[in-house]
Amino acid sequence: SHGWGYGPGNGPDTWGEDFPIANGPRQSPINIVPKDAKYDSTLKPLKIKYDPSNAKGILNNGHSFQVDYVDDSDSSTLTGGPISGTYRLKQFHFHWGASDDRGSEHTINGIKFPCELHLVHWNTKYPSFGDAASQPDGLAVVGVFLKIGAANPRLQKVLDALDAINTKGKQTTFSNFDSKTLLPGSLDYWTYDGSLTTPPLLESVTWIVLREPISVSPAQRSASVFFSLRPPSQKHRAFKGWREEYGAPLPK
Ligand SMILES: COc1cccc(N2C=Cc3cc(S(N)(=O)=O)sc3S2(=O)=O)c1
Ligand SMILES: [Zn+2]
Repeated sequence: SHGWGYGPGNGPDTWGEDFPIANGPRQSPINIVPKDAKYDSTLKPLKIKYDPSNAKGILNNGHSFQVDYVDDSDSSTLTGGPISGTYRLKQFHFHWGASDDRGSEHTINGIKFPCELHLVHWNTKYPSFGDAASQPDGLAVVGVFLKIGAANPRLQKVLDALDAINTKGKQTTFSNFDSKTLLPGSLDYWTYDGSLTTPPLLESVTWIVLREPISVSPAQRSASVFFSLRPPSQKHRAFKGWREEYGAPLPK
């Protein structure tokens, strides 16, 4: 059967067929309405410590590109904020749209951003990421909105690596990258208990969505979209999901 994606035949409205949890009680993404958010004085500041040497590789998983981290020690961790205990950085990835007016998964007052960065962490009270991913307090994902503005030099290193992973399943080494440089100046956040935003949609995520966006230039945004629309090479069926996702015709 064709896999899930974002097209008319396999998009979010159809995911419930293969993943019934899609109709569960704590599904993400959600629309954030800042004026309805409740201030919680018991929440602590976020504490983020990332070791650039833990960056391992960059992978094209067919729905996004993700930078994977070595997570066999507590050298890249998230603590504080709404969570208790220590969560280790596993990977970060992006959600892009085909145009500047859409792409993010969470919205603020109904507004979509052109892109959203997700930094995925898992609770070290469980033996592994795979175990944590199925626990209600297993994962913590920091979401960062990207808005169109000045070029973001810290992002450029990630975008420059895309040419090397231009078909689904390709990966290449990606080392010595400080993902902390992708974060905005303020770590003010909204938080809620939710889920993975794509299949398997597991309801194991404590969402921590930063209020301050980071910037990306129009050229940088389209570089990533172009990456997603590149015609598949002969041997690979690439970007089926992406082509459908963006709905844009493939370049001639
Ligand atoms: C055993 O569970 C597993 C095993 C391997 C990968 C995954 N994942 C799938 C989707 C997914 C979606 C995420 S998002 N957009 O909410 O940040 S994070 C994430 S994942 O955890 O990498 C889950
Ligand atoms: Zn994501």
